[in-house]
Amino acid sequence: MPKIIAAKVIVTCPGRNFVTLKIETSDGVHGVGDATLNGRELAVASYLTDHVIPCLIGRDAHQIEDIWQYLYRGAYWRRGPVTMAAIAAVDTALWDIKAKIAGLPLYQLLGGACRTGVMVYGHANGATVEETLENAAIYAAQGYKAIRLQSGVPGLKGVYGVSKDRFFYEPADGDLPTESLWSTEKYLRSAPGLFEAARDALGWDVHLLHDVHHRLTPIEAGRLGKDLEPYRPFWMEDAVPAENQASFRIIRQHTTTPLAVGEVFNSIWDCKQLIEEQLIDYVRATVVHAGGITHLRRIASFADLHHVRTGCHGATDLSPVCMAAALHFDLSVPNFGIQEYMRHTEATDAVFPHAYSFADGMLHPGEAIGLGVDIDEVEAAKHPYKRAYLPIARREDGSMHDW
Ligand SMILES: O=C(O)C(=O)C[C@H](O)[C@H](O)CO
Ligand SMILES: [Mg+2]
Repeated sequence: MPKIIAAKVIVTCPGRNFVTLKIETSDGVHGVGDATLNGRELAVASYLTDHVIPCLIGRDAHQIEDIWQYLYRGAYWRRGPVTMAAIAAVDTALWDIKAKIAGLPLYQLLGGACRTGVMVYGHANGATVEETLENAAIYAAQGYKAIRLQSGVPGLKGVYGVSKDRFFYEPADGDLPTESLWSTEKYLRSAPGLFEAARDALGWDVHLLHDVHHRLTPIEAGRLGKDLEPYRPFWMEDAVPAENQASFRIIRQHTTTPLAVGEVFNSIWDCKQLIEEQLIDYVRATVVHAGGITHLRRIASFADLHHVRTGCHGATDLSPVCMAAALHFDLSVPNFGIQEYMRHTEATDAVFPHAYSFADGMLHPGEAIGLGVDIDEVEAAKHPYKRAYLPIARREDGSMHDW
């Protein structure tokens, strides 16, 4: 059996922080897993180094399910983003090792390809509607079949989703959290106009998506969903904070705009009611934050029974290791919907050489064995950790809001 003989955590910051677990086996094979939790990176690094790695040494690397259960049940303290990102990193690295030993790209071990490629959506954003649509036209010209639209809100500075750079989005921009201003009224007045202008400019052959980023109440979300209906969005994402799953019933009662939710979910228990009651259309849980490939497959199988499709989170704070894992999952899962894709910078790609590639609006994980991604430790060492926080948002009267 391939025994786990060593494991280490590598923290690197090629423009943004990434946490990577590397596991080595007695067969001379190694695997990698992403453990990045934006703004709280070192908590996961410590969880792995101080609490998980000592328990891994000597175990059979092939026993992926047993090791998952051992780390989940064995901790006694269940769930939460830190625990589940750590478990995800172990799980992903073990799948990488298993596939390398089998001599196959990972998707073959997950049942083989269900489709020729993975449809992705890119991010078009801008301070104004015009700027957003100019950027959207560039994505359309590059062959993207789906584009997320986020635009500045007149009267508000620095809203979520509007980047300083045209194509690279990095919200964790401060040594301490930066503060932005929020007004639901101003946002609800401006968002439908973006979609109306987008259909005029881009036509109807491209999917359009939008991320509300947890900033509305259910009834406000119902109103926005209704206002967007004439423009047929592919989805409205994270319309409200989803801790209270039953609140999605209110949104559903008011709109047929498809609903996506779940980038902050860690486990199947975060979306059980949402899926069972068919309150959503897409579940956005992803490999790194939801316990790895093993647990994400469980969520997807459950979702499939209830006509819910996948739409994995794929922002740049998820490393290329997570992106590769997501693509193997996406290619093999029957109820795949769409995959988010924000390109990483050249510096990040140099740290994480990878086999996945983009063509005609689709990504493909490639045919390299395992995940088809690795970490170049020499490159990684050139970029030491730099503390960075996600922003926070306050309403016009100074009270805290969701960012
Ligand atoms: O990509 C998205 O849909 C996001 O909402 C991005 C998140 O804000 C980001 O991953 C937070 O770290
Ligand atoms: Mg989102």
